[in-house]
Amino acid sequence: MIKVVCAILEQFDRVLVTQRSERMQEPLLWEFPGGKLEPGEEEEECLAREIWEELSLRIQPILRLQPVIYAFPDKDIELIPYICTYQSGVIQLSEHKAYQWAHPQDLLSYSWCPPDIPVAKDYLRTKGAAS
Ligand SMILES: Nc1nc2c([nH]c(=O)n2[C@@H]2O[C@H](COP(=O)(O)OP(=O)(O)OP(=O)(O)O)[C@@H](O)[C@H]2O)c(=O)[nH]1
Repeated sequence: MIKVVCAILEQFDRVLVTQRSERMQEPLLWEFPGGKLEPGEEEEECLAREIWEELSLRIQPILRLQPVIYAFPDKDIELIPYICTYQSGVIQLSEHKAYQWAHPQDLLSYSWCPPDIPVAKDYLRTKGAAS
């Protein structure tokens, strides 16, 4: 099982979503940015590292949501989402093709990596319950 940590980064009532590039696995699908947990690494530490490497942003993980287990044809992943807040930096894409600051009401209309669909739904439920 590959553990992947992803950031649901909130700013100004929007959420950052990123599109995987042609060269990545699951090309051109949308995801919450993040990456694989390295041996000995804490989840929050992994997330901060990945978001810095991929986007040049500093973020603060604030709430862990329900992980999602998904079986791709060639691998099983556990996708572990964290709601995060923005700290500093200007987005520079080093791996992704594109990014958007999505309105929550538009989140379910993206062409997501499959495991991200239940993550997006759980996020919307969590926010609905909080307001
Ligand atoms: N980062 C990220 N990966 C996801 C998400 N959803 C999802 O299915 N994945 C899958 O999880 C795996 C994570 O790989 P990655 O390429 O993003 O991670 P990484 O940067 O650490 O990988 P690498 O160092 O091997 O290139 C990919 O197969 C990716 O398609 C998501 O929301 N965020």
